[in-house]
Amino acid sequence: MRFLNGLKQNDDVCSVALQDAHMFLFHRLSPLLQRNHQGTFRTTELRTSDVQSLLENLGSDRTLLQEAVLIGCTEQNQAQFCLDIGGLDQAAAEELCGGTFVDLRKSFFLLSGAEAPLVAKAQALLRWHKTSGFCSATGQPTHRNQAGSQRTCSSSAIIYYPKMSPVVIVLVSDGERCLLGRQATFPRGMYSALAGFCDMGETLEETLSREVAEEVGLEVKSFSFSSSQHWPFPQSSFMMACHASVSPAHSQLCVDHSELEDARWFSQQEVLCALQTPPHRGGGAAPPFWLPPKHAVAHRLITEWIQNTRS
Ligand SMILES: NC(=O)C1=CN([C@@H]2O[C@H](COP(=O)(O)OP(=O)(O)OC[C@H]3O[C@@H](n4cnc5c(N)ncnc54)[C@H](OP(=O)(O)O)[C@@H]3O)[C@@H](O)[C@H]2O)C=CC1
Ligand SMILES: [Mg+2]
Repeated sequence: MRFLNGLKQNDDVCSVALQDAHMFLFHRLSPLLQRNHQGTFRTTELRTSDVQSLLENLGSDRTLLQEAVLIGCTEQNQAQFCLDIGGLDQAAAEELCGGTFVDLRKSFFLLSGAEAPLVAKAQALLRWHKTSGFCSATGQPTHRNQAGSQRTCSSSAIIYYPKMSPVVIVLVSDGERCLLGRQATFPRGMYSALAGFCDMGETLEETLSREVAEEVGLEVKSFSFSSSQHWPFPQSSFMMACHASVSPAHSQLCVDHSELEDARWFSQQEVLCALQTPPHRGGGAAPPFWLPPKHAVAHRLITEWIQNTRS
């Protein structure tokens, strides 16, 4: 942690680290993945020298490397950076690297372990740089530090940091059943926990109670915190995941159809069955009811609920 913080605070130290770093390449915000012999996907392991050769082969000069953004470090304190080469030829880059640039949403669910959150973090930072080139107070250009952890207005010296929107996601239960809903934009058949952005000035518990009341017309009696997650879609959100309970005597739903296409109570048996249904990846008929995949914190809430109600 201290090593990483040192790189963020000292441009010279960060420049040295960039000379021999692990690099994650993106093309227009899609990460470069490779399929291995078992048919599973991994990020493509590149070093700074590989990227330098790639840039030369693609007719770009090495200064593009200065746009790399620090995303972490390995256990051996080797810095990890990401770089978007969206201005260069995608097909030529794929051929030279032996990989494919895959849309983030698809990548997120193809990758396993620690790779999915790292790629999501990288894309979120690259996206933030892409959209933060000017100061919103003065209209003047902003300039990044070497690590890419902040941008400073060239005229007013206002410092900007990468931003996320806080979101509360909540799995409501009446003791026997859990409440799942779907927005019209969700893939067909997918139901998830209720979620909503925090309004300015709200506490976590105020957002939770308001969202449940607004979306399904229920009054939350109690809640407990479960876990949190950075969620890159469609923009960076900080998801705070909670369980909540409502009184079984007051579990009649009044769904706000401007927010949710549908919301329903589901039994343990229905949820268990859906947990065993693999996530639908498009193509063919979608199953009538399925749940968000493992990387989503909603999935964690649902599996925790099953464990808690069965124990
Ligand atoms: N990781 C997971 O397991 C899951 C993640 N999610 C994520 O949770 C997030 C929030 O859920 P959702 O139900 O859509 O939220 P809300 O119920 O708050 O509804 C979204 C609406 O809120 C308004 N809004 C207020 N503040 C913001 C903001 N900062 N950014 C964008 N819109 C804002 C917008 O309305 P208007 O444009 O009318 O102002 C938007 O259409 C989504 O990004 C979704 O991807 C959801 C479920 C599962
Ligand atoms: Mg919502």
